[in-house]
Amino acid sequence: MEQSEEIVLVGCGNMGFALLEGWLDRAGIPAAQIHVVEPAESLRHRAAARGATVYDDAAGLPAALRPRAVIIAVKPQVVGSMLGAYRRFRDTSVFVSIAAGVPISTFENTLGNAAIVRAMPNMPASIGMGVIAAFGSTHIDDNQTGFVTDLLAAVGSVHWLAEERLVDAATAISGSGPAYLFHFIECLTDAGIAVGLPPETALALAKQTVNGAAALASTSAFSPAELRQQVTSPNGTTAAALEVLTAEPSLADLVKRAAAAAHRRALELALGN
Ligand SMILES: NC(=O)C1=CN([C@@H]2O[C@H](COP(=O)(O)OP(=O)(O)OC[C@H]3O[C@@H](n4cnc5c(N)ncnc54)[C@H](OP(=O)(O)O)[C@@H]3O)[C@@H](O)[C@H]2O)C=CC1
Ligand SMILES: O=C(O)[C@@H]1CCC=N1
Repeated sequence: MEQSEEIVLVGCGNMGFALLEGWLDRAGIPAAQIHVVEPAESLRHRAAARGATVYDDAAGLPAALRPRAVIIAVKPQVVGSMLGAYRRFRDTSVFVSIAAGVPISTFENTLGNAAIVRAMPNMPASIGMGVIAAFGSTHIDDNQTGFVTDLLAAVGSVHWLAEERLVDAATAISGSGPAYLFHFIECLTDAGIAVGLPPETALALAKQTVNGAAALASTSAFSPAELRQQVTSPNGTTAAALEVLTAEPSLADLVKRAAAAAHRRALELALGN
Protein backbone atom coordinates (compact mmCIF):
# COMPACT_ATOMS: atom_id res chain seq x y z
CA MET A 1 0.00 0.00 0.00
CA GLU A 2 1.30 3.45 -0.88
CA GLN A 3 2.25 5.60 2.11
CA SER A 4 -0.38 8.26 2.89
CA GLU A 5 1.03 11.76 3.32
CA GLU A 6 -2.04 13.16 5.02
CA ILE A 7 -2.01 14.79 8.43
CA VAL A 8 -4.85 15.30 10.89
CA LEU A 9 -4.34 18.27 13.22
CA VAL A 10 -6.62 18.16 16.26
CA GLY A 11 -6.90 21.63 17.79
CA CYS A 12 -5.81 24.71 15.83
CA GLY A 13 -5.27 27.31 18.54
CA ASN A 14 -1.96 29.02 19.33
CA MET A 15 0.34 26.04 18.85
CA GLY A 16 -1.75 24.07 16.38
CA PHE A 17 -1.83 27.03 13.99
CA ALA A 18 1.91 27.61 14.44
CA LEU A 19 2.48 24.00 13.36
CA LEU A 20 0.09 24.34 10.44
CA GLU A 21 1.87 27.44 9.16
CA GLY A 22 5.26 25.77 9.56
CA TRP A 23 4.15 22.76 7.50
CA LEU A 24 2.78 25.01 4.76
CA ASP A 25 5.44 27.71 4.69
CA ARG A 26 8.62 25.87 5.65
CA ALA A 27 8.09 22.13 5.09
CA GLY A 28 6.33 22.55 1.75
CA ILE A 29 3.48 20.25 2.72
CA PRO A 30 0.52 20.87 0.39
CA ALA A 31 -2.51 22.29 2.23
CA ALA A 32 -4.68 19.65 0.55
CA GLN A 33 -2.95 17.01 2.70
CA ILE A 34 -3.89 18.68 5.98
CA HIS A 35 -7.16 18.03 7.82
CA VAL A 36 -7.90 20.27 10.80
CA VAL A 37 -10.44 19.44 13.51
CA GLU A 38 -11.26 22.55 15.53
CA PRO A 39 -14.56 23.42 17.28
CA ALA A 40 -13.96 27.21 17.35
CA GLU A 41 -15.42 28.72 14.17
CA SER A 42 -13.00 31.65 13.88
CA LEU A 43 -10.00 29.30 14.22
CA ARG A 44 -11.50 26.94 11.63
CA HIS A 45 -11.84 29.87 9.23
CA ARG A 46 -8.22 30.87 9.89
CA ALA A 47 -7.03 27.34 9.02
CA ALA A 48 -9.35 27.14 5.99
CA ALA A 49 -7.98 30.46 4.74
CA ARG A 50 -4.57 28.73 4.57
CA GLY A 51 -6.10 25.98 2.43
CA ALA A 52 -6.52 23.19 5.02
CA THR A 53 -9.70 21.11 5.02
CA VAL A 54 -11.52 21.87 8.26
CA TYR A 55 -14.04 20.03 10.43
CA ASP A 56 -15.82 21.06 13.61
CA ASP A 57 -15.71 17.49 14.90
CA ALA A 58 -13.80 14.25 14.27
CA ALA A 59 -17.01 12.67 13.02
CA GLY A 60 -16.68 14.76 9.84
CA LEU A 61 -13.33 13.21 8.80
CA PRO A 62 -13.71 11.06 5.65
CA ALA A 63 -14.27 7.37 6.37
CA ALA A 64 -11.50 6.39 3.94
CA LEU A 65 -8.90 8.71 5.50
CA ARG A 66 -5.69 6.96 6.63
CA PRO A 67 -3.47 9.81 7.83
CA ARG A 68 0.24 9.29 8.27
CA ALA A 69 0.14 11.38 11.44
CA VAL A 70 -2.44 12.65 13.93
CA ILE A 71 -1.24 15.70 15.84
CA ILE A 72 -2.96 16.38 19.15
CA ALA A 73 -2.82 20.10 19.97
CA VAL A 74 -5.69 20.46 22.44
CA LYS A 75 -5.45 21.48 26.11
CA PRO A 76 -4.19 18.70 28.40
CA GLN A 77 -7.55 18.50 30.20
CA VAL A 78 -9.33 17.74 26.89
CA VAL A 79 -7.09 14.89 25.73
CA GLY A 80 -8.82 12.07 27.63
CA SER A 81 -12.26 12.85 26.26
CA MET A 82 -11.28 13.41 22.60
CA LEU A 83 -8.94 10.49 21.97
CA GLY A 84 -11.59 7.83 21.39
CA ALA A 85 -12.70 9.58 18.19
CA TYR A 86 -9.25 8.91 16.67
CA ARG A 87 -8.90 5.28 17.77
CA ARG A 88 -9.61 4.12 14.22
CA PHE A 89 -6.26 5.55 13.09
CA ARG A 90 -4.18 3.67 15.65
CA ASP A 91 -2.87 1.04 13.20
CA THR A 92 -1.97 3.43 10.38
CA SER A 93 -0.87 6.68 12.00
CA VAL A 94 1.76 7.98 14.34
CA PHE A 95 0.15 10.10 17.08
CA VAL A 96 2.04 13.21 18.16
CA SER A 97 0.84 14.99 21.28
CA ILE A 98 2.06 18.43 22.31
CA ALA A 99 -0.18 18.51 25.41
CA ALA A 100 1.81 19.50 28.50
CA GLY A 101 2.07 16.79 31.13
CA VAL A 102 -0.12 14.16 29.47
CA PRO A 103 1.87 10.89 29.53
CA ILE A 104 2.12 8.30 26.79
CA SER A 105 0.27 5.87 29.07
CA THR A 106 -2.86 8.06 28.79
CA PHE A 107 -2.74 7.65 25.01
CA GLU A 108 -2.05 3.94 25.27
CA ASN A 109 -5.14 3.51 27.46
CA THR A 110 -7.23 4.40 24.40
CA LEU A 111 -4.89 3.68 21.48
CA GLY A 112 -3.20 0.49 22.70
CA ASN A 113 0.13 -0.21 21.00
CA ALA A 114 -0.08 2.74 18.60
CA ALA A 115 3.07 4.72 17.76
CA ILE A 116 2.99 7.77 20.03
CA VAL A 117 5.27 10.78 20.35
CA ARG A 118 5.18 13.32 23.14
CA ALA A 119 6.57 16.58 21.84
CA MET A 120 7.03 19.92 23.57
CA PRO A 121 7.34 22.89 21.21
CA ASN A 122 7.32 26.54 22.23
CA MET A 123 5.72 29.76 21.00
CA PRO A 124 8.61 30.98 18.79
CA ALA A 125 7.50 28.04 16.63
CA SER A 126 5.06 30.56 15.16
CA ILE A 127 8.00 32.25 13.41
CA GLY A 128 9.95 29.05 12.75
CA MET A 129 12.29 29.72 15.67
CA GLY A 130 10.92 27.24 18.16
CA VAL A 131 12.70 24.47 19.97
CA ILE A 132 11.02 21.11 20.31
CA ALA A 133 11.83 18.32 22.77
CA ALA A 134 10.37 14.94 21.81
CA PHE A 135 10.16 11.39 23.06
CA GLY A 136 8.80 8.41 21.13
CA SER A 137 7.04 5.32 22.50
CA THR A 138 8.56 1.89 21.91
CA HIS A 139 6.10 1.32 19.05
CA ILE A 140 7.41 4.07 16.79
CA ASP A 141 9.54 2.90 13.83
CA ASP A 142 12.39 4.71 12.03
CA ASN A 143 10.17 5.81 9.17
CA GLN A 144 7.72 7.41 11.63
CA THR A 145 10.55 9.00 13.61
CA GLY A 146 11.86 10.56 10.40
CA PHE A 147 8.44 11.85 9.39
CA VAL A 148 7.74 13.33 12.83
CA THR A 149 11.20 14.93 12.90
CA ASP A 150 10.41 16.62 9.57
CA LEU A 151 7.01 17.84 10.85
CA LEU A 152 8.50 19.29 14.02
CA ALA A 153 11.59 20.72 12.28
CA ALA A 154 9.23 22.92 10.26
CA VAL A 155 8.80 25.08 13.38
CA GLY A 156 12.19 24.84 15.07
CA SER A 157 15.11 22.69 16.17
CA VAL A 158 14.21 19.20 17.34
CA HIS A 159 15.82 17.41 20.28
CA TRP A 160 14.89 13.76 20.84
CA LEU A 161 15.01 12.81 24.51
CA ALA A 162 16.12 9.47 25.95
CA GLU A 163 13.43 9.30 28.66
CA GLU A 164 9.79 10.34 28.73
CA ARG A 165 10.10 12.10 32.10
CA LEU A 166 12.48 14.61 30.48
CA VAL A 167 9.57 15.98 28.41
CA ASP A 168 8.18 17.45 31.65
CA ALA A 169 11.58 18.96 32.42
CA ALA A 170 11.74 20.47 28.92
CA THR A 171 8.21 21.83 29.40
CA ALA A 172 9.44 23.81 32.43
CA ILE A 173 12.41 25.24 30.53
CA SER A 174 11.69 25.65 26.83
CA GLY A 175 7.90 25.10 26.68
CA SER A 176 7.07 27.76 29.26
CA GLY A 177 10.38 29.60 28.86
CA PRO A 178 9.22 32.16 26.28
CA ALA A 179 6.76 33.50 28.86
CA TYR A 180 9.64 34.01 31.30
CA LEU A 181 11.46 36.02 28.66
CA PHE A 182 8.36 38.02 27.73
CA HIS A 183 7.92 38.83 31.41
CA PHE A 184 11.57 39.86 31.61
CA ILE A 185 10.95 42.27 28.72
CA GLU A 186 7.97 43.68 30.63
CA CYS A 187 10.15 44.08 33.75
CA LEU A 188 13.01 45.72 31.83
CA THR A 189 10.53 48.10 30.19
CA ASP A 190 9.07 49.09 33.57
CA ALA A 191 12.57 49.57 34.95
CA GLY A 192 13.38 51.81 31.98
CA ILE A 193 10.32 53.93 32.66
CA ALA A 194 11.29 54.10 36.33
CA VAL A 195 14.70 55.62 35.43
CA GLY A 196 13.03 58.20 33.19
CA LEU A 197 12.72 56.78 29.66
CA PRO A 198 9.53 57.45 27.67
CA PRO A 199 7.44 54.20 27.66
CA GLU A 200 7.78 53.55 23.90
CA THR A 201 11.54 54.06 24.06
CA ALA A 202 11.81 51.83 27.14
CA LEU A 203 9.88 49.06 25.33
CA ALA A 204 11.96 49.39 22.15
CA LEU A 205 15.24 49.29 24.11
CA ALA A 206 14.09 46.32 26.22
CA LYS A 207 12.91 44.27 23.23
CA GLN A 208 16.02 44.83 21.14
CA THR A 209 18.29 44.24 24.12
CA VAL A 210 16.79 40.78 24.66
CA ASN A 211 16.70 40.13 20.91
CA GLY A 212 20.33 41.17 20.35
CA ALA A 213 21.64 39.43 23.47
CA ALA A 214 19.82 36.19 22.53
CA ALA A 215 21.17 36.33 18.98
CA LEU A 216 24.68 36.98 20.25
CA ALA A 217 24.47 34.15 22.82
CA SER A 218 23.26 31.81 20.05
CA THR A 219 25.96 32.67 17.53
CA SER A 220 28.99 33.61 19.61
CA ALA A 221 31.87 31.26 20.34
CA PHE A 222 31.81 32.65 23.90
CA SER A 223 29.63 31.07 26.60
CA PRO A 224 26.83 33.13 28.18
CA ALA A 225 29.00 33.51 31.28
CA GLU A 226 31.91 34.83 29.19
CA LEU A 227 29.62 37.25 27.34
CA ARG A 228 28.27 38.49 30.69
CA GLN A 229 31.84 39.14 31.84
CA GLN A 230 32.57 41.09 28.62
CA VAL A 231 29.66 43.45 29.39
CA THR A 232 30.70 43.86 33.02
CA SER A 233 33.43 46.49 33.42
CA PRO A 234 35.19 46.39 36.80
CA ASN A 235 33.37 48.72 39.17
CA GLY A 236 31.06 49.80 36.33
CA THR A 237 27.30 50.04 35.87
CA THR A 238 26.67 46.36 35.04
CA ALA A 239 28.61 45.22 38.11
CA ALA A 240 26.36 47.44 40.23
CA ALA A 241 23.25 45.84 38.70
CA LEU A 242 24.57 42.25 38.94
CA GLU A 243 25.29 42.79 42.63
CA VAL A 244 21.54 43.27 43.07
CA LEU A 245 20.58 40.34 40.79
CA THR A 246 22.88 37.89 42.60
CA ALA A 247 21.97 38.98 46.15
CA GLU A 248 19.30 36.97 48.01
CA PRO A 249 16.77 36.20 46.62
CA SER A 250 18.92 35.91 43.50
CA LEU A 251 17.56 35.84 39.98
CA ALA A 252 19.12 32.36 39.68
CA ASP A 253 17.10 31.14 42.69
CA LEU A 254 13.89 32.73 41.39
CA VAL A 255 14.31 31.15 37.95
CA LYS A 256 14.99 27.74 39.52
CA ARG A 257 11.89 28.08 41.71
CA ALA A 258 9.79 29.17 38.72
CA ALA A 259 10.95 26.21 36.60
CA ALA A 260 10.38 23.83 39.52
CA ALA A 261 6.80 25.15 39.83
CA ALA A 262 6.22 24.61 36.10
CA HIS A 263 7.68 21.11 36.38
CA ARG A 264 5.42 20.27 39.36
CA ARG A 265 2.42 21.55 37.38
CA ALA A 266 3.32 19.30 34.43
CA LEU A 267 3.37 16.33 36.81
CA GLU A 268 -0.05 17.36 38.17
CA LEU A 269 -1.44 17.60 34.63
CA ALA A 270 -0.29 14.00 34.15
CA LEU A 271 -2.78 13.07 36.87
CA GLY A 272 -5.55 14.90 35.00
CA ASN A 273 -5.66 17.88 37.41
N1 LIG B 1 0.79 27.81 23.92
C1 LIG B 1 2.03 27.36 24.06
O1 LIG B 1 3.00 28.13 24.12
C2 LIG B 1 2.28 25.89 24.14
C3 LIG B 1 1.25 24.99 24.26
N2 LIG B 1 1.51 23.65 24.33
C4 LIG B 1 0.41 22.70 24.45
O2 LIG B 1 -0.34 22.81 23.27
C5 LIG B 1 -1.70 22.49 23.55
C6 LIG B 1 -2.57 23.56 22.95
O3 LIG B 1 -2.23 24.78 23.55
P1 LIG B 1 -2.69 26.15 22.87
O4 LIG B 1 -2.55 26.04 21.41
O5 LIG B 1 -2.00 27.22 23.59
O6 LIG B 1 -4.24 26.11 23.25
P2 LIG B 1 -5.48 26.79 22.48
O7 LIG B 1 -6.58 26.84 23.47
O8 LIG B 1 -5.02 28.03 21.82
O9 LIG B 1 -5.81 25.71 21.35
C7 LIG B 1 -6.46 24.51 21.58
C8 LIG B 1 -7.63 24.44 20.65
O10 LIG B 1 -8.20 23.13 20.71
C9 LIG B 1 -9.60 23.28 20.57
N3 LIG B 1 -10.30 22.06 20.99
C10 LIG B 1 -10.93 21.80 22.16
N4 LIG B 1 -11.48 20.57 22.14
C11 LIG B 1 -11.19 20.04 20.93
C12 LIG B 1 -11.49 18.80 20.29
N5 LIG B 1 -12.18 17.82 20.92
N6 LIG B 1 -11.06 18.59 19.03
C13 LIG B 1 -10.35 19.55 18.39
N7 LIG B 1 -10.03 20.74 18.94
C14 LIG B 1 -10.44 20.99 20.20
C15 LIG B 1 -9.89 24.47 21.43
O11 LIG B 1 -11.18 24.99 21.15
P3 LIG B 1 -12.01 25.66 22.37
O12 LIG B 1 -11.16 26.77 22.87
O13 LIG B 1 -13.29 26.09 21.71
O14 LIG B 1 -12.19 24.58 23.40
C16 LIG B 1 -8.77 25.41 21.03
O15 LIG B 1 -9.12 26.20 19.92
C17 LIG B 1 -1.83 22.38 25.05
O16 LIG B 1 -1.96 21.03 25.42
C18 LIG B 1 -0.54 22.95 25.59
O17 LIG B 1 -0.11 22.28 26.77
C19 LIG B 1 2.78 23.15 24.24
C20 LIG B 1 3.83 24.01 24.11
C21 LIG B 1 3.69 25.44 24.09
O1 LIG C 1 1.42 26.85 30.01
C1 LIG C 1 1.24 25.72 29.55
O2 LIG C 1 0.71 24.83 30.23
C2 LIG C 1 1.68 25.42 28.13
C3 LIG C 1 2.70 24.34 28.09
C4 LIG C 1 3.99 25.01 27.79
C5 LIG C 1 3.62 26.37 27.42
N1 LIG C 1 2.35 26.57 27.56
